[in-house]
Amino acid sequence: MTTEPRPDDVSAPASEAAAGTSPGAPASGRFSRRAFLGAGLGGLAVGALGGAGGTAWARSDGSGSASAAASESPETAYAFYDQVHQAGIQTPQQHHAIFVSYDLTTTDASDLQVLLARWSAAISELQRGQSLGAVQPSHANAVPTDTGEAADLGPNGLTVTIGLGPGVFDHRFGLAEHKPAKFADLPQLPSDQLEKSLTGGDLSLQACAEDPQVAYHAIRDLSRMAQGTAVVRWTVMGFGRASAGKGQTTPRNLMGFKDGTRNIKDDADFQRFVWHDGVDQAWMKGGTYQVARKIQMHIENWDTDYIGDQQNVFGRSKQEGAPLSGTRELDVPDFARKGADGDPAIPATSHVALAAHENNGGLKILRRSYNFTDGMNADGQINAGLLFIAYMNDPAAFVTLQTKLGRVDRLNEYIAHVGSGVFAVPPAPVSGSYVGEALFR
Ligand SMILES: C=CC1=C(C)c2cc3[nH]c(cc4nc(cc5[nH]c(cc1n2)c(C)c5CCC(=O)O)C(CCC(=O)O)=C4C)c(C)c3C=C
Ligand SMILES: [Fe+2]
Repeated sequence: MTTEPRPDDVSAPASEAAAGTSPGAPASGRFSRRAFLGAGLGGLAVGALGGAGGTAWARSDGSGSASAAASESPETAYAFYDQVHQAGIQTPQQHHAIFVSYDLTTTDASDLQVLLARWSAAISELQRGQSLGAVQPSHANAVPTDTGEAADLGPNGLTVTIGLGPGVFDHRFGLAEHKPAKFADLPQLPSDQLEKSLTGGDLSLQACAEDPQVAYHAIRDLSRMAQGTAVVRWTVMGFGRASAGKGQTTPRNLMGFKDGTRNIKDDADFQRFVWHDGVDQAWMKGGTYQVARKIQMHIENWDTDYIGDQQNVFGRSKQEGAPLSGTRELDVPDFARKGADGDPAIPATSHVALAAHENNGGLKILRRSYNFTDGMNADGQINAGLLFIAYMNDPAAFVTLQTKLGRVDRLNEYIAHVGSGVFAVPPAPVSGSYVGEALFR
């Protein structure tokens, strides 16, 4: 059986995609998304949301095979239901992102089900470029259900990816038997300078889009839906993708280096390192784990470092992005090659020497990171860095790499990991279901 993402059905009318197929009664443990989206919008008729005359669907298959230009069109839309994997992982990386971690304020499993069902229904609409109900209600005294700021913008390749934190499987919801054996809060790792207010969370939303206002609108309206069930714990607004996917040019991080050159790009690597096989927990088949880290950069210090040292920190040249053992960006690093001084051309404590799969028993992770800035801090220093987001089928992959990097990476002089979260990302739901529905059966 293939676990490839299936292409969006470009011929499916929007109204069909919007229609729920299962009964709305919670008795069977299944909730129809029609019922929950309707409930979430104050009983508004859902038919009004999914008119066939809505945004045209651009062809985009989420596999990374769409050309960069095609995936950056404002009309690009990614399907939510009936895909193998949630969008926003293998999807060609968009230019903007907002990452949010939430704490659940309920201890009732059915509240969690309702939230996941309402989020699923809403995300399906948002990814199609639809508003979540009326932007301008017909009654003057009615409160608009959609906040409206993305009404004319188109889908812009929006993807919203839902993750479940380890807390979902604690005593509160009776889901402990569904907890994957490999899933737990990340341990304290070397060099961690984590702030409690930027760490952990029961749920995560990663919204990515080509237009930042589209991503912002999605998070704003999905957070409104969570009122009474979950509250925001920490959030990072990312800009300027700092990783590359298949067919994408390599962007630069805020240290000015090309980032993402040797990222996972091929389907075979996605199968081997990213997608969960469901052997341990069947509900995770086609899912993955998400690790999010807010990494502060000491930019003023970095900006005074001389170029030879900057290049030795990463083990790559700044302009071309070539490994220091070669001349071109795509040259395969030769970690055995010696420089004129007899030392390794790529220093052993450089970032790439420590992180490369050749030096980690073949281990790879998918990086899907963004730059971020929070302006200046109280001392007038630049408050910026990397919203590091990675996907893998075993969180131990991140722990292994970061244990090594945290100990001796030359980059540590210029960065601090201040935020952290790990989340299980279920596969995409089928029509009439919702993300994580299999957990509650
Ligand atoms: C634990 C995993 C990693 C963290 C945390 C991390 C932080 C981090 N990385 C950069 C910049 C670059 N990283 C590059 C390569 C690279 N990084 C990781 C892992 C983590 N990075 C891996 C697995 C790799 C690939 C190594 C290889 O196979 O060669 C690069 C080089 C270009 C590239 O291949 O992407 C840069 C540049 C920053 C700035 C940062 C924290 C702020
Ligand atoms: Fe890195």
